[in-house]
Amino acid sequence: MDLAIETINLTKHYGNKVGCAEICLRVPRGQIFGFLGPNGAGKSTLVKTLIGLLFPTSGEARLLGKPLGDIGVRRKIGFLPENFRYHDWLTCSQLLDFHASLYGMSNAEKKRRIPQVIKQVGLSGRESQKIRTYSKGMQQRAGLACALLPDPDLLFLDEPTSALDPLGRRDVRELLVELRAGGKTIFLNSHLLSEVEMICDMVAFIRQGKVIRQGTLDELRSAEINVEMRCEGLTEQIRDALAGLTLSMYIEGGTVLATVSKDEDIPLLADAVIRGGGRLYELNRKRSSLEEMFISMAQEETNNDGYY
Ligand SMILES: Nc1ncnc2c1ncn2[C@@H]1O[C@H](COP(=O)(O)OP(=O)(O)OP(=O)(O)O)[C@@H](O)[C@H]1O
Repeated sequence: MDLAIETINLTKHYGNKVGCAEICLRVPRGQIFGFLGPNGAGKSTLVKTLIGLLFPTSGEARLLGKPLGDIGVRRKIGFLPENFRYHDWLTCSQLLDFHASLYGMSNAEKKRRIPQVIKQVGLSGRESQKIRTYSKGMQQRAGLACALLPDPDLLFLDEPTSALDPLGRRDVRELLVELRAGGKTIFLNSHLLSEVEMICDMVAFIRQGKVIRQGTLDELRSAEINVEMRCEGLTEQIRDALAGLTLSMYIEGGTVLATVSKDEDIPLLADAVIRGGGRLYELNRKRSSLEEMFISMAQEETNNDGYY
């Protein structure tokens, strides 16, 4: 498989604190890859390590087939940081000119490319305004234009739509889908799971610095089945039996929300309630949304409140 990103046990420690640990990812070219995880899970650390802002503590990685740090590859990478802040005394055109110089573009290239990216991000007509007069959303669009300048084969976007309104988000989604159609690979960090669900081909979940799942959305969805049961008389013994059958479970009043890995487990749940002397009024099998998967993975093994 032609991979845009491959990491083997990639690890970054900050002193004795873990940023990300033993990350093994395979991102095929031409895909939109969603990298998901709770706050502080290690998403930005991994991206910064891949693009060369941080040095790995151990492990290996290849971008576009070359080891980290390859100058030729760096020219083909675009990056939108999460906490974007640009020189606000410059106009958008001046900002792009500055970034184009950093990419080593000739004047002729700049003249061709700058108007193109301004148009791509929807800032045509506003490019002569100073960044300080831009709304947050417009600043984010300007940041995206900077990332697109080198016509990158691989684009790292850290929360690219966090400052945008729903229309702006739709614009960016359409742009990303267009870029994918042109063969580009997009590595997307985002908390906006419905958005990720709409455009990503594959996703990986990271928690406490480690990747705990990765695959296509369908693979991940079929790996987890959500079951909702309405019951009465849930004794301690029934709860323990259910916990032993499920990947995760939440009980509130008489409602049990359980996640199991295969269809064959569903009748076992019903059986556990009935054999334990409880009453089962309703049982529904539900397809997991990405949001549900995210919550269940973030909660796994935490054993808080009603969670098992
Ligand atoms: N410069 C740093 N020095 C020390 N620890 C850091 C540094 N940057 C990040 N960390 C720690 O590394 C871990 C991963 O942080 P990181 O910023 O990569 O998470 P994240 O998944 O991007 O979070 P968020 O969704 O909040 O942006 C956290 O425990 C964080 O406190």
